[in-house]
Amino acid sequence: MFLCSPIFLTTIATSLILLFALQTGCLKKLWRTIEDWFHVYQFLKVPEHNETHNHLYRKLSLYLNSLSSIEDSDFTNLVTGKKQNDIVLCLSPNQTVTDNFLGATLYWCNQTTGEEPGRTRAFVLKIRRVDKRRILRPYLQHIHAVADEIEQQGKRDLRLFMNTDSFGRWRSLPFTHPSTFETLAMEPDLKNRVKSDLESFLRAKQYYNRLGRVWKRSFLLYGPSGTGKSSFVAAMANFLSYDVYDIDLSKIPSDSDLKFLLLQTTPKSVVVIEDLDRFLAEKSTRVSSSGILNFMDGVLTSCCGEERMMVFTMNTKEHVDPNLLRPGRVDVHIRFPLCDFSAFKTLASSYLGVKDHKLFPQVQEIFQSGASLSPAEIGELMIANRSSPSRAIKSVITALQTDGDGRGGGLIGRRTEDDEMDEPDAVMCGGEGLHTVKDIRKLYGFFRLRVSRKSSSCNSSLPSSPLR
Ligand SMILES: Nc1ncnc2c1ncn2[C@@H]1O[C@H](COP(=O)(O)OP(=O)(O)OP(=O)(O)O)[C@@H](O)[C@H]1O
Ligand SMILES: [Mg+2]
Repeated sequence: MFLCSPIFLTTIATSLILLFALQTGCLKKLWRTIEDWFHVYQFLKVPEHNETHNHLYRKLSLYLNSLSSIEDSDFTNLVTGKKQNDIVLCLSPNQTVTDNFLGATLYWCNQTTGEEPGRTRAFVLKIRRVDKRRILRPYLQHIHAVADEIEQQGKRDLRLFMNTDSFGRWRSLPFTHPSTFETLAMEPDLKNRVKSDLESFLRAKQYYNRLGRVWKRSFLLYGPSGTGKSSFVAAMANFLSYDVYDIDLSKIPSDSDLKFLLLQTTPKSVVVIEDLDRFLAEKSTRVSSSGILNFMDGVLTSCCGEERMMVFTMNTKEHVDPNLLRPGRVDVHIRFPLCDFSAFKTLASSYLGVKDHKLFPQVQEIFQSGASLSPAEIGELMIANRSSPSRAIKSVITALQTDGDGRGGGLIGRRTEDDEMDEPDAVMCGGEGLHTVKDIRKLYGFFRLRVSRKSSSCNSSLPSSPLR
């Protein structure tokens, strides 16, 4: 009789559930669910986007991925870090981690819903109501402090953001471009001036605020193809430890979409528009000139935090309205010339390990006659012949004699009045089996042709960025 009583059956059922929960390691989960029923907890959501990008989300991401409890999780993501051999832990979608603060236990869920491109992300904090009243404010301050510390120590993994579709959303991937000011062949004095300019920018928050100016700095990089403009952007991002936002204007349907994209960029970032001259000349995007001007003036960025670098690259600024590039709109102009002898020596030193060579006087003479090639072209020849420095230098000589005549005559050593900085030097490039500059030009031309074909097929005037 007793065996059939409801009390006995309930007891058995409860015991079985508990046993099952114990066996499957779900007891804690079950307990939490019971607590939830009784509203012991409160849930606080931190969405990735509100109207604009939510900076607290970014900080939380840094903070949560640094928690030691991630290491003890049953399941989490392993991803490459800032350096290529770095492996870091990263929360999986919908994974929950625990944190402890002032005696309270807090649960963070990395909530992910929907599919790309409409996927939404948020961190959801589950906290006991009693703890919330006691610790929430100091806990949030603690998160800010830890995230800032991680950023300052350069532990933050940089990201490259791209607007790859016309949905007005950024897609990102780890930014691991190896270019640094050390690997970039530039005139040493210019390099030092750029570095100190960037360092003083980093310290100038109060100064800009006092002046009532947006804390941003704009650079124009101009010069022929393969002279290191994109590599410079990457070096700048690595130096500042900033993310990179690479804007493809051809993918932006209107001025308001450009605004929206800009509002989503975060502080501590380099915002880049490549080949602006081509875009302005061809007028093949739906963004208007005033949309670009607003962007350059930083009007848009002033409402969502600061600390941004704006970089524009061009092959030439000759046909660009000077008003667009006036001081204040673009702070620093840097010209990237074709190779001269000094840049050649820098490249020979880094690519071939050669500081001096009996063929150097001959090379110098050819450069003095006005011949030149881009640093990318010369670097490529050196890489292809790196097993024999003599052969490499001879191939450069031949290339300068046959392909470089007069190419650099008009550029090298010439400074325009509005240059605020000297011009940088030389470059390099990767690849095997290319022995003449014609081969390289063919390859480079082919690449650019493919890119422009691809672009024109989707109404684009911009090539893809080598940063990618
Ligand atoms: N000054 C330089 N120092 C070192 N490497 C360089 C330099 N300039 C170019 N290179 C090498 O040549 C290749 C092309 O350079 P990069 O893409 O930076 O040129 P670019 O000026 O941006 O060309 P484009 O105008 O076609 O976009 C890169 O792989 C880079 O490594
Ligand atoms: Mg480039």
